[in-house]
Amino acid sequence: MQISRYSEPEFDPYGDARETEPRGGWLAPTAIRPLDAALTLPGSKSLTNRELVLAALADGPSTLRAPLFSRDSELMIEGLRALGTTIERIPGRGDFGGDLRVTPADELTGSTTIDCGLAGTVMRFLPPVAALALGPTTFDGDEYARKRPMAGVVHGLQALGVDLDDDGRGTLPFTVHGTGRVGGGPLEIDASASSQFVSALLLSAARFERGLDLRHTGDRLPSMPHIEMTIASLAARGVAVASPERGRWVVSPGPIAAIDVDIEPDLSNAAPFLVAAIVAGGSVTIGGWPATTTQVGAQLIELLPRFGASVRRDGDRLTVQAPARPAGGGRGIRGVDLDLSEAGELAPNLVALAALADSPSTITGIEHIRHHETDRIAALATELNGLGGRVTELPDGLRLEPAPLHEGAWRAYADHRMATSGAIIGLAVPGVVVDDIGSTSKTLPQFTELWGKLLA
Ligand SMILES: O=C(O)C1=C[C@@H](OP(=O)(O)O)[C@@H](O)[C@H](O)C1
Ligand SMILES: C=C(OP(=O)(O)O)C(=O)O
Repeated sequence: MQISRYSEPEFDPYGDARETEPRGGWLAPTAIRPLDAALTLPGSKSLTNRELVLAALADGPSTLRAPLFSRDSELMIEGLRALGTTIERIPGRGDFGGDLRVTPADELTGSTTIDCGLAGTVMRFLPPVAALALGPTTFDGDEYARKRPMAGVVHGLQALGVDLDDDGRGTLPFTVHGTGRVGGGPLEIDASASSQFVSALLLSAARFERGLDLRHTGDRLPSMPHIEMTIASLAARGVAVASPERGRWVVSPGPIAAIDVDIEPDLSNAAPFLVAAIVAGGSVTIGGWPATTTQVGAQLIELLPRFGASVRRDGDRLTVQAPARPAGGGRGIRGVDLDLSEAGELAPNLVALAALADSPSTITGIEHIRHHETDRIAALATELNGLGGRVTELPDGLRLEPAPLHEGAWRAYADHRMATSGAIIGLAVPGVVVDDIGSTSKTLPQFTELWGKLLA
């Protein structure tokens, strides 16, 4: 399977958006004047897909207000439906497709297959749910999804006594032979490849007979804010997660409350738009910015000033203003020395920004992003160097020296954040052609439309 499109407003991840992909790729528009744009963005992928899972496991119906409608959320919806959950799209106040009403099944049922696409949240969060369903559930996804690490979930469930048949590979495809119950109890996993292993087990843990006492055994744990987001989403539904020490989480068995939730806009998807202001000059405002949030995208408020930008909050509006252009030439973008271990999701867009800086940058702490939608460290180095960049791969990051970039092809590797990074470079460098801009439908099907508004 290799399908990376989601056609809005159709509710079908296999839509025919491929035909709308410009032949030969998408010519990234170059900014010809400073920006002055205000945008609002669709819902957060991470929040939408957590709330869908929790709503399906809850003790009554829940409404998700203004959720994300994209390939990743559609795959999650279809997966939960396959297990017996009723999910209806209903009118809502959001601008991006309405709300979702989720009614849990009386009893989750397997005897089905689930397509995970390339969605980490689907391939990691749903196997524990399938273990709670009666009957076998086979999981598979895009070709590259079979390369993404799954060991924490696969071996974790097996250690809990779940019959999971993975032919010993520990990756997709595999079958969970659900019996309708999971014993739970103490469990050790190594989550150094992905925080999603921890989130996956915590999301279902309250439904395990003995709950879960989960311990991470690896020497590092990436994307900690995403684990905090899981804990906060559970807390809002009455499930307490105790953390008696770093790298250990304890969940008691009990009900998951049905609640109605507002899904915040996706702050990680705000990154390319905010970065655009710094590259093109001028300012970009994102509306609906939450006052408090567990999203890692909130770190942009501290990260972007490191590059020389200024950031202003005015109620729920967040504005990024470009640095002044130096009289002697250059963009005024400062190189950075950043550890992005908490915010690996933001790395591709920030690396693109660093590639346009006037001084060198080192971005580290992101070995785990080699296991995202593609090996993002290798992909960024290859694509930037293909345009004349001076980028060196490090085991856990990238070193970038300033270099004039030239026109050329930019491969997205079916990775939405590689595609948006190509768009960022194209703002400054005429003639950058992104081969698969449709990959942005993974989390933001409206990307090209919003990018057009940004530059209008
Ligand atoms: O739980 C989540 O919603 C996510 C966790 C992170 O995964 P990793 O820990 O694998 O980086 C993040 O990068 C991903 O985009 C979304
Ligand atoms: C790593 C990402 O996605 P996934 O949820 O598929 O892991 C991402 O969106 O940057």
